[in-house]
Amino acid sequence: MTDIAHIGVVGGGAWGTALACLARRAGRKVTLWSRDRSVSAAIAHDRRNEIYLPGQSLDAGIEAAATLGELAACDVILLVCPAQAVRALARDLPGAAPVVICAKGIEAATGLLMPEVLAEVLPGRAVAMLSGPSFAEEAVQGLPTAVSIATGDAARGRDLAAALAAGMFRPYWTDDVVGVSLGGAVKNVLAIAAGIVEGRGLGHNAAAALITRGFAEMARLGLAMGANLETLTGLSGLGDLVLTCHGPLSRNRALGAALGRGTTLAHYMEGRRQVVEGEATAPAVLERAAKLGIEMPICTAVDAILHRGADLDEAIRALLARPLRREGE
Ligand SMILES: NC(=O)C1=CN([C@@H]2O[C@H](COP(=O)(O)OP(=O)(O)OC[C@H]3O[C@@H](n4cnc5c(N)ncnc54)[C@H](O)[C@@H]3O)[C@@H](O)[C@H]2O)C=CC1
Ligand SMILES: O=C(CO)COP(=O)(O)O
Repeated sequence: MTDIAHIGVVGGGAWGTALACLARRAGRKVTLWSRDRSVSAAIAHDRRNEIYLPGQSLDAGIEAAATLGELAACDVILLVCPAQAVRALARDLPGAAPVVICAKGIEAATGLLMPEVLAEVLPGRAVAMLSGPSFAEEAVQGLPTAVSIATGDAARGRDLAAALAAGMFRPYWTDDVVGVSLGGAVKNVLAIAAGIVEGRGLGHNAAAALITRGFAEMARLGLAMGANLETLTGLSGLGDLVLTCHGPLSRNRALGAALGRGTTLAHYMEGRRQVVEGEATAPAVLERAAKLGIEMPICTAVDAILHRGADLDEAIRALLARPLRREGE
């Protein structure tokens, strides 16, 4: 039995709202903080989040916190904000409860994985990573969803899984923190590429090749960073890659599809409130890979298209013109 009775959720976006609902279904007391107080108030009082989860009715009993300080008594805090906001928010987290990071990305300014950022900001604090194939819209509707929770302490991982599991939501636990953190970050960059394949009308063969060769890039970097292959082929790696590259609900894939149809990045992002993690993470992945001498041609092409003005068709031609090689080399 878990002694995690009270869960704090930091972030009132799509995933924070969905996780708050899932935690309620698991029987926990839930307090949610959002930087936009009208969002947390609507979640708590109207059981709606029309900005981030339009049209969904939410679970009863989620309490809204006006300040982060109100989460001080929580047994666990779920940190569910964009990856680039994790450092600033972590600095203000109250109490000493374990922090479960639910953001998928790499910090652009430092190249650090999310748990590495937490270790800098809150040294000594217990940290876990939650990641996996989990569109918020489906999870909140009660459709079957499985994720990974990674923490160095297996007993804590089991307790966290037990505290969140309910009905259709099934967390697994692992001690491979690097693998779970990296898979979720890299898949967002690859999902942009998958969107480009769709938006450009490159076909199903190309989409399958993209996922397969994209996974090879994720695995090369992950193994060099010390991740386990079974994590990279698991829910948070290959599982989430397949979901995000195919799923029409993906915001990363939607950005890629728009680029593929000729929209510019600036035009696409104008006025958009929802996060598209792969955009900031693409250069950070490459920086990390370069330090380890790892080649990531698809991620490199995505970064060049996003941030270096590369011509999309030229980037696709260059990928296909790379020297032929033995598969698995
Ligand atoms: N939406 C989904 O289906 C899933 C999302 N995730 C991950 O969860 C993280 C959060 O994603 P979503 O909730 O979907 O994003 P979202 O775009 O729906 O909402 C982002 C939330 O973060 C807040 N926010 C943005 N910048 C902030 C800042 N500087 N300080 C404080 N709060 C800030 C926004 O106000 C909003 O409440 C991302 O890393 C995403 O990759 C993970 C699994 C599923
Ligand atoms: O991470 C996700 C599903 O697992 C959500 O993907 P997007 O951020 O691309 O919408």
